[in-house]
Amino acid sequence: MSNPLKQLTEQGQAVWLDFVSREFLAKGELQKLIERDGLTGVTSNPSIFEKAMGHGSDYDASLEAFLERADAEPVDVYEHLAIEDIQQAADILRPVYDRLEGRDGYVSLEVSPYLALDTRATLDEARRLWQAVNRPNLMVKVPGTPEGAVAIRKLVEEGINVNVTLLFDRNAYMAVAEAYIAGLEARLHQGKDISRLASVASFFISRVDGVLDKLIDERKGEEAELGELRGKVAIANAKLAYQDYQRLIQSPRWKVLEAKGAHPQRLLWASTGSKDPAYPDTLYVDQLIGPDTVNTMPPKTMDAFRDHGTAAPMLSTDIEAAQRVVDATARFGLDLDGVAKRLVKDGARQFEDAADALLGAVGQKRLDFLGERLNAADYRLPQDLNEAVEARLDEARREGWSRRLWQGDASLWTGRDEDQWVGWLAAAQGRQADPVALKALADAVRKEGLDTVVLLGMGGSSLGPEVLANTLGTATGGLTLKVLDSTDPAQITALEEQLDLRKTLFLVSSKSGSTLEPEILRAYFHQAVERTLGAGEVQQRFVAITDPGSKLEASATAEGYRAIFQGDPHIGGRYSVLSVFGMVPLALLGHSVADFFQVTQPMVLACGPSAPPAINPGIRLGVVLGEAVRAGRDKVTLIASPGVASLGAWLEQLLAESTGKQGKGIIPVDLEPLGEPGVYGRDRVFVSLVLAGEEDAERDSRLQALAAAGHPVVDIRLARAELIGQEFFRWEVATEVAGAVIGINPFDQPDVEASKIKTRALTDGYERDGRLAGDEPLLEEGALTLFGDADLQGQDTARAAIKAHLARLQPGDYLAVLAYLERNAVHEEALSAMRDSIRDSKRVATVGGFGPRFLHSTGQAYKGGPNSGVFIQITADAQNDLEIPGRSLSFGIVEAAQAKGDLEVLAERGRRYLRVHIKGGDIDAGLQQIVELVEAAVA
Ligand SMILES: O=P(O)(O)OC[C@H]1O[C@](O)(CO)[C@@H](O)[C@@H]1O
Repeated sequence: MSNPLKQLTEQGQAVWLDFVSREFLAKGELQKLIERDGLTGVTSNPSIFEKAMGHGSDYDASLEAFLERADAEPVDVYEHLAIEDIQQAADILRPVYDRLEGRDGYVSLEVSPYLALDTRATLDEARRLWQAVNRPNLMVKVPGTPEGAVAIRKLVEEGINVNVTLLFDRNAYMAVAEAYIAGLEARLHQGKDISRLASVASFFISRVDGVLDKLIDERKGEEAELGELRGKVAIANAKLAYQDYQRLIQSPRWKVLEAKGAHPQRLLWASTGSKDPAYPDTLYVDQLIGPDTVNTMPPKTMDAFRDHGTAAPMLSTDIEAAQRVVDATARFGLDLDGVAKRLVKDGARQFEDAADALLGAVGQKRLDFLGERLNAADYRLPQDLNEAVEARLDEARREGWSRRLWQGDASLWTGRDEDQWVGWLAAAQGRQADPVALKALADAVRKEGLDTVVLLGMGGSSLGPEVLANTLGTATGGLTLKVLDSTDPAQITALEEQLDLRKTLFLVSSKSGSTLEPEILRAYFHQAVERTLGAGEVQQRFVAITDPGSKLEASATAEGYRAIFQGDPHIGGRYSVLSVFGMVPLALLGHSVADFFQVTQPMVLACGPSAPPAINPGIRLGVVLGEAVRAGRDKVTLIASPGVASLGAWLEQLLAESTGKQGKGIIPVDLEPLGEPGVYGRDRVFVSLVLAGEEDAERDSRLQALAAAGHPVVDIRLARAELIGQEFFRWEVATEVAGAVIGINPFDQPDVEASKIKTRALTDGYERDGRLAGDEPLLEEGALTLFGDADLQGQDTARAAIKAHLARLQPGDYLAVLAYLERNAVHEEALSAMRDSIRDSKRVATVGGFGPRFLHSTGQAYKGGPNSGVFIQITADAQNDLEIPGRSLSFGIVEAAQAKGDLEVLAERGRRYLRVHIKGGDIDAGLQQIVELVEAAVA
């Protein structure tokens, strides 16, 4: 006598296996089931693949072979492996399919569970999988949600076999049965063959009892009546669905299709392993046996049924009893419809969870495989922060942050216009800058003998290029890049003196094309070039990078600039480095833009939409930064090895301008020497950036001491300088995510504009009146004049005023020294000296910046972020001022107006400030005096 499984086939029920794995296929187990048990189909789902791929090493060789050919993000790796399995299973089942002429012999592969509520995306994905698997005996599995039903109709019309999954109630079943029939009718209408199409409607069984039994058990006092229903409802429900099916295939509508060779959409019993140990292990097989159905069983249930199942045709028996059971559920207030709805949701959730776990496991294997091709990041976090981070990462996983970030889903942030600002994601894939055009420009200027490029631009338009120049240097045959982002006359002169204008190219770089500094600097250098080379040569020496339609684009076009590169208006300035704003300079430095993108991609893919947050380097970092802010640790302190040190200035802008608003945000701390734990408050996160070969035992032991003292420490390591692009991308993602955690819009800079408006009013006033409106000083002392907020009024010596100012620093505050001076080594040294003495004595974070450079960077956070800044602004009388061609203004006046405008906004925002102005021209001496006063004040 044949075994019970084979007897099912004899009863007209197909036996399918709800399982697949590489090892199982390789060992010939599927073939064995076909031969021994008459098996005619296989189903898979994300949970099944998670069990197969998420553990052990069976897939490693294939995964590595795939990644050797081309790197890919987790979902593509998973899909490749799954498709290999599905194809193999389909090929094993092919003889069955041929023998049964398409009535059976199918293998199911499910569309991404994240799409269950998106018809369009489900359709695209199903079509893609159908083509990729490329086997006639594939069934694409689509959830039977209302959105899925629309897709199912269309897929059937297109000739794609569909396994409808996640059906728990008869209404949903009838909706998808209708979709199948309508799809066939549409196909027939187009004169296409419908005899080779198949579909199954997967009705989930045991899960219904799982929920109802629990509800029943909770109803105290009604055990007697309700107990009768335990373990009965799922089967009764299925039996009634089968009656629906019978009616359907008897209908005249179906008969028309049948006459044209259509196969009915069989009911498939899924979830047939019994979960309650009190029930027989074959319960959900025994009771559901009937012709033209399928039972897909997990291996355990299959083994059990083979061993002791009873193959009697039970499906059409006791229909009245089944109806009574279902009626009773209604009578007792057990809401079957509600349960079904909940189960659809839970089922989709379970598949999403499984897919997350699967993608996490596959993604982790990819990371391991990449080794040093991907920059590493390790985290040493105090326990409370670590717990908050892990909880947030799980929330981010459940809420699909990785996907939503790439979709530019504004609801991840404040729900305003954030969706308009995610062009940087495409740029990071090399889709914004054209490497060929950039190389052509670089080759041409080199041929002409130019050896230097001067970039005129602010903030995001200059900080990225500066990092590229400092980190990668000039390649053989490339140009030297110099950045000018200042209005300080001494700084402009110092640069000009280094230039041989006969060999210099100017890059005017401004997204908006209306930023004051590049505008007046280009006027200045137009004139300078014209003086040296003659009017006819100027245009050939100027290239513009700007967004389409900008004022700069118009004038560069009118003036006949050598080239104009257009940016993407959907990218904000600080996110623009991987677009033309960074890539034109990179090409001029003599580097291959194509190669740069190639080595950057591992990080882009690692942070891709399918990389779950826990293994997504950008999201993890962002969650750490965001949670740290929430825990009061808002000072992100950057400790970089020399080869990557210039990244700090770029990061300052990214972090501060993106997050510092609405009284919240991150205050980046760059260029502070690493101290002992005792000099830090509890407001820090330390980020160490180390380029391989620049390891430093002293730094490591200090960081170790900080970690041991409970400070969060992030260790980022680059194997090569060329991998700097990966950090651009990692930090861009991290900043967005930190913004989501903090609850701000990371794309705007509302408070920068305030300073600009004040400055404009001041320069307009100057052009009108010939002078800048003055302020009442606090006091004058030698070469120094001091100005301050109301609380400092009455201080009568410089020393007392500085002391009183610094005495206001409280734990959690930060001290900012903002100098509107030439940015040179001596001045940098002076700022550092002030910062060091204040940090060490007051145990507060310190930051420094040169104006107007910082205005387009950290300035946003100083004005709009938390009111924890204590500001020292340093200004000086301009020496050897420079006229701005075409304006009745000088650079010195602009710089003074910028300083004044900024101070006015700080005052308006209730910030604590002190301005020290150096008169008379000996800036170095004046600065030294301020350093000494500060040191004395904190001694
Ligand atoms: O490229 P643009 O439009 O000249 O802007 C320069 C910089 O100025 C800012 O807008 C701030 O003023 C930054 O966000 C930006 O990177």
